[in-house]
Amino acid sequence: MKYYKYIIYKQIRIDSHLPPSSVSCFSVTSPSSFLLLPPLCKHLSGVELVGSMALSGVRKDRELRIHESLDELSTDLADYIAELSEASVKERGVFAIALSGGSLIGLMGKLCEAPYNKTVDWAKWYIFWADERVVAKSHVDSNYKLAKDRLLSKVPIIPSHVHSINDSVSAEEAADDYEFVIRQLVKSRVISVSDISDCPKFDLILLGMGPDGHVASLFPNHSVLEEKDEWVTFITDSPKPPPERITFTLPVINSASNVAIVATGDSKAEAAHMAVDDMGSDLPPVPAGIVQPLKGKLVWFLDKAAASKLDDGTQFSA
Ligand SMILES: O=C1O[C@H](COP(=O)(O)O)[C@@H](O)[C@H](O)[C@H]1O
Repeated sequence: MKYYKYIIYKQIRIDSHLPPSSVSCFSVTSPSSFLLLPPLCKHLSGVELVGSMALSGVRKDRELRIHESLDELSTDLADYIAELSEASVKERGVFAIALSGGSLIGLMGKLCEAPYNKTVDWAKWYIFWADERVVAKSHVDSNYKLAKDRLLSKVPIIPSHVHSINDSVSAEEAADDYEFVIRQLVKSRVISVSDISDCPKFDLILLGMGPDGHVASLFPNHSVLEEKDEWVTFITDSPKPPPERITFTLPVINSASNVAIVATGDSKAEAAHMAVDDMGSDLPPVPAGIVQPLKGKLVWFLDKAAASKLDDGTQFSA
């Protein structure tokens, strides 16, 4: 059975005694059931439906969140990360999060603002990178530098919890070193271990997506997609500069408890379509389309431009 879930963002007025950030979720088993929402809302005290919506949907085993504006997307992304952080700290005492580079970091900017800067338990965060360019940490291409300048320096994260790569060795050594660091932190349970693979189980891996559908530094038609033995591997021929990079492998990404792919803008629309929609067996999926956590949850954060080529894209639009 196909399963649809519609989440109503900001279109429900909540009585003032409830937190203003309250979001109500309704799950239905077909899009037509969505029509039942207005009468349903009449019977919910303090809730009034104030517009047409269907801004978000779950198809198959992933959730799509499509937003009208980058501002809305950023707020939803910050809420999502803050909620996962809270749940993980409650359950495990820590939050092991892996970042990517690129436009994702700017879209996470709301985390540095109220209320998140005060409410998130930053001291419990352990930061990793799903991919990194093998350049000096002070280099403009460094994913670490980007995150440090735009995010990490603005919130009270404990410096020893920030695990960036060794930038003074070759790409191959940097990948080996990074995997070693992760293995130590799996041993000490800062990072969980998957019960179905021998991989680490990050609480959250945040991925951007390039216009070619690459995620982390897993590029289309590259042999790096086949790597099954290593947790962290390297490439020296990235089609997008700089050429030398380290990256989590697909088994590690797919072992995470939660994975989010964040893509915005027209240039990502074709790749989003290829990754999200069923393209038939004759077309190789783009790397983003191979991201499918084995037991974890995958959420796509898209703006309308990036979602514009999805089959049934209108189904998810306001
Ligand atoms: O090179 C990279 O590109 C992707 C996508 O970046 P974006 O600016 O198009 O969002 C990024 O996710 C990855 O971490 C980075 O190394």
